[in-house]
Amino acid sequence: MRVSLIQPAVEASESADARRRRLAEQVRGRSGDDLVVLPELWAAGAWAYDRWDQDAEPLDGPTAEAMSAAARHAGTWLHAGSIVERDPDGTLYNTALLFDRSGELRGHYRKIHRYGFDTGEATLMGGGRDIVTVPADFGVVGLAICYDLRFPELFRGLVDAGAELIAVPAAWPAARLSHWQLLTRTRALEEQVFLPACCATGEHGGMEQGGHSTVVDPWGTVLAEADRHEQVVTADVDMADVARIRSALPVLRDRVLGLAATAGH
Ligand SMILES: NC(=O)CCC(=O)C(=O)O
Repeated sequence: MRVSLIQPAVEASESADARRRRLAEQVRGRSGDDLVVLPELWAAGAWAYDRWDQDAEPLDGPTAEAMSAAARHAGTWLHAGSIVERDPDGTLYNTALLFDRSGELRGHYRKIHRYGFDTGEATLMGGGRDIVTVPADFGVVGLAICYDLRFPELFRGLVDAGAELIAVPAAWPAARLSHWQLLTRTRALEEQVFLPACCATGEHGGMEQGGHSTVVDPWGTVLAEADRHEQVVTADVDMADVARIRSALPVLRDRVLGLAATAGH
């Protein structure tokens, strides 16, 4: 199957509407792909805290509408990155959306680990509580977002729920590019999953985003990696590699659970 990551520049000079039109057009051109992934909060801007309230939308808002139509047009599964979702009770969430080839929304995931250390996302948004996997026609997709990469227990939970591919939209800062490259490879290797991770590039809200969107295989090998510029990166992946590698190197089988901690003396 073919996976593509669309890595756009997300900058304050472009409105959410204009970016939505631009990315919808790009997705419409991706016929032949089986899965397309977009970055985190690309419409509003992941670091544009001052715009989140005005650009917040319901699950079936303008981003979902445009992305559903684009997925249907291209005939591809589309991980539409994430939106600033406004729940009917008024709470904002950083919510990932996964559409199937017919444009039907098949899963959504509210980011569990909010970035900001008591500022920004951590105070402006609510946190999700649910681990989400979606059966696709090529395998089981697990959902996680950006800062979640630093929390291995979420990824293990996704694997326990059946995930064979974990898609990660992000707006990772350029200043911590080495963490991005290390964590994407580590999560793919330890969970023995394909891990397409799509990051934005460009600068807004005083943050330079790192690009370097990547597709990593269950052996920890980088199959494709972008540089810092706007681009689409594509990788051909064989989903049967997941079972092959899990059987050849059975670390998931060899886990020892329920260990007790003993204090030394
Ligand atoms: N948008 C994010 O989740 C940023 C995460 C980040 O900057 C980091 O983990 O470092």
